[in-house]
Amino acid sequence: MTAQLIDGKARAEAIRNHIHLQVSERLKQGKRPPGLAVILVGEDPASQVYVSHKRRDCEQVGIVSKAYDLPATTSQQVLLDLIEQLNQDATVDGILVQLPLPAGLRADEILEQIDPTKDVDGFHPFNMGRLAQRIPLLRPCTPAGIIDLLDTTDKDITGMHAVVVGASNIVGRPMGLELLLRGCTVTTCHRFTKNLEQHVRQADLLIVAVGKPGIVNSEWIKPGTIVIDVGINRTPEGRLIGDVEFTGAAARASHITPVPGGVGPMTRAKLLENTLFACESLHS
Ligand SMILES: Nc1nc2c(c(=O)[nH]1)N[C@@H](CN(C=O)c1ccc(C(=O)N[C@@H](CCC(=O)O)C(=O)O)cc1)CN2
Repeated sequence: MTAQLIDGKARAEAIRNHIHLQVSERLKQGKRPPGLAVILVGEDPASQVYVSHKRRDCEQVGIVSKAYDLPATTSQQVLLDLIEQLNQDATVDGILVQLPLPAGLRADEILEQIDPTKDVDGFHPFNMGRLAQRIPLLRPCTPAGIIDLLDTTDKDITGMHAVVVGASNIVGRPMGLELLLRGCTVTTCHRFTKNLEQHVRQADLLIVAVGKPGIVNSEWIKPGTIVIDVGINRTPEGRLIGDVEFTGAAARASHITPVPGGVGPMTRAKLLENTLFACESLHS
């Protein structure tokens, strides 16, 4: 391996320690703790793991986490009413609906019901629109975490050709907007992209967020490219792997994120940062 490893686990821990100090300072001043409501609908095993990690993170840093675990049969209206109740709750700074939602629920309408100042996932059209207009407020956590990780390297990404593979609302689209903000030339590849290899070969910075192991062949990666792997896939043996074949990519890249321990922990750290920001700057 020639690439430098970008250690998301270590950076996320540093962020959590910093947030813990900031929350302790608030409490010393007699202020209330930040509050995060986490809504989980159904019993998707991966979502259950992610939500339990988020709740544990909150506990570690002194954010009060309120759990709303609802059955998969929950109706659209019940969910909308719960969000409205949390919008009105002055002890709640952030509202998070774990995705994906069970079939039959309309995620767009549910996310739009969240008060934009409590939208700590940054998925509300208001927050996505602000990011698109270069005035970000609450930024989607995974792309914000990736920018943070890039800032820990010795590389200046201004002017780089960034190729984002995947155009989801959670990662690919806001990632493109974040990279534009940082002065990259951005190409977004998606399911209708005709020649993925040709685009990947041109990347100075490659971000892969599809959820399909091997979607990018490591031989396509130009020597010296920064590789950020957002994919989290479980092998039949139960091992976690990314979307990019790690050993081959690490032999070519200048910097690379591992899976696990790269982008995933940063998504959670940025959620805590957004919750503290909402509490301190949007609700005091
Ligand atoms: N409401 C949201 N739903 C979803 C989001 C999101 O940001 N908001 N993103 C993903 C899942 N996700 C957060 O919810 C997430 C996934 C993985 C990790 C993580 O820490 N991964 C670890 C490995 C964890 C494991 O052992 O399984 C790692 O990569 O090191 C954090 C957050 C979809 N839904």
